[in-house]
Amino acid sequence: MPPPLLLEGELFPSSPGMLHRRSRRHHLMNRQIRRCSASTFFLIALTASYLSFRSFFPSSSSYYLRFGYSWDRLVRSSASPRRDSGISVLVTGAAGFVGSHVSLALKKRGDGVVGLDNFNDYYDPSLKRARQALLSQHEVFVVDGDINEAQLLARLFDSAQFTHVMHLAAQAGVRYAIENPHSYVRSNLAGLVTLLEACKSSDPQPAVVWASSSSVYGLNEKVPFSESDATDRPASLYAATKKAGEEITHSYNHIYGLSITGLRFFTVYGPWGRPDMAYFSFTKNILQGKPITIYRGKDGVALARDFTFIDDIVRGCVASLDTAGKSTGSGGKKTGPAPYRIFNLGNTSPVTVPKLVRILERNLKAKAKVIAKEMPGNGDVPFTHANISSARTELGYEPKTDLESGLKRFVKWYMSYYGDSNKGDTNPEESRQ
Ligand SMILES: O=C(O)[C@H]1O[C@H](OP(=O)(O)OP(=O)(O)OC[C@H]2O[C@@H](n3ccc(=O)[nH]c3=O)[C@H](O)[C@@H]2O)[C@H](O)[C@@H](O)[C@H]1O
Repeated sequence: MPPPLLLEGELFPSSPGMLHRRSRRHHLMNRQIRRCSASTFFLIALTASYLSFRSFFPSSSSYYLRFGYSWDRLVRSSASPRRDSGISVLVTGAAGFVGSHVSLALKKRGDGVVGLDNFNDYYDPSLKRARQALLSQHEVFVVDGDINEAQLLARLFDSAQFTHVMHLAAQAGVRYAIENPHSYVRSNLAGLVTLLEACKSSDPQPAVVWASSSSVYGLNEKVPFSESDATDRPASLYAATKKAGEEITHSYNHIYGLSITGLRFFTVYGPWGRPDMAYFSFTKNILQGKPITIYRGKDGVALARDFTFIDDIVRGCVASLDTAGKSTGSGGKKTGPAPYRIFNLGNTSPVTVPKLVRILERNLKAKAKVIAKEMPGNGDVPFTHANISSARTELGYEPKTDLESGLKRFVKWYMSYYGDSNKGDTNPEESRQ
C-alpha cells in the first residue's frame, strides 16, 4: 500500500528550503508525540493507582459516607447527652417498632442516642424509613448497617463512648421461622454474638439491655409465667433463638463482666407497630373488607395473649437502662462480677384473640369477616400471662394501659398514617398471612 502523500513529501522534499522547513516541523511533531505519550502514560498510571487504592475498600463512596469526617461528627453529636448525668445509648433496631419509641423517649429526656438498623424487608421498609425520618427530626442519627458487621460496630464504639447498648435488632415473628429459619440464626444468634464481641472489646464496656421474649416460656403451663420458671421447652425456632440469647449473654456476663439485662416482652402493640402482628394485619383487613383468620386452641378454646402497650414497654426499657449496673470488664477481661438480670415486661391481664377483634371492630366501626381455624402447629402457644413482680420491685415497672385504650390509640395512629387508602397493601407480609 502506497504511503500517504504528506509523509512522502516529508521524506523526499522537492527543494532544500522545503526540506529544512519540513525537518523542523517533523522535529516539532515528534516532540509533541513524545509529550502526548508521556502524559497518556502518566494518566494511565494515575488511573491504575486510583483503582487499586479503591479496591482496598468494599465501596469507596459508601466508605466515605459511612466513615468520613462528617459521619463521625454525626455519630458523636447524636451520642452526646444534652443533660447532666445523661447516658449515651447505641440502640440497635432503632427504625423498628420498639427501637424507634425507646430512641425517642431517651432523646426527649436529654440522653445521647445513636441508632443502627439494616432496614430489611421482613415488613414494609417504608414504615421503617418513616420512623427514621421521625427520629431524624429529633436529631437521632440512625446508621444504615447490620449487627453482623464487626468493622462497623468497632468504628461506632471508636467514634462515641456509649455507656449503654439497647439491643432490639432481631428477626421477630413466631410463625415466619417456618419460612425462613436462617434469618433467625443470622440476626438472633450470629448478630447477637457479633454485637457482644464489640461490647466486650469496648473500653469502657457499655451495659447491655436487650429484647428477649415471652415466647421462651414455650409449652410452660404454670401461670402466670415467672422468670424462675423452666424455659426449656420452646415451641418455635424464634423462641429457641431468644432462649439461646439468654444463655449467650450469660456467658459474656460470666467471662467478660458485661452487665446484662434481658427483657421478656409480651406481645407488644401500639402506634407505629409491626405490620406482621395480628392486631395490625387484622386492622388492615377489616378496613379493606378482607377476611381475617382467628386461630383456636384444643377443643375450640380461644387463644389469649398478655398484650402490652408500647408506652409501658418503653418505661420498662428506660428503667432497665437507668438501673443497669456497670460492666466490669476492661481490655477483654473481667475485673469483678457484673449484674445479670432477666425481667418479664407484660401487662398481667391476658385477653383472648376474639375479644381483641371485637375491640378493633368497635374502634374501626366495621365488622370483621372471620374465618376460624385450628391453631396450626407452627410455633404458636395457646396463651401467655406475665408475672411482673420482679420488674415492679427492681424497675418500678407498672403497666398503665389496658387493651381497650391501647387499641384506641393504635387505630387513631393507623388512620392518620394510612388514611383510608390501602397503603398497607405494599406490605410484603401480606403474602404471609
Ligand atoms: O411476646 C412475644 O415475645 C412475641 O409476641 C408476638 O408474637 P405473638 O404473641 O404470636 O403475636 P401475634 O403474631 O400478633 O399473634 C397474637 C395472637 O393472634 C393469633 N393470630 C395471629 C395471626 C392470625 O392471622 N390469626 C391469629 O389468630 C396468634 O395465634 C396469637 O394467639 C410477636 O410477633 C413476636 O415477635 C414476639 O415478640
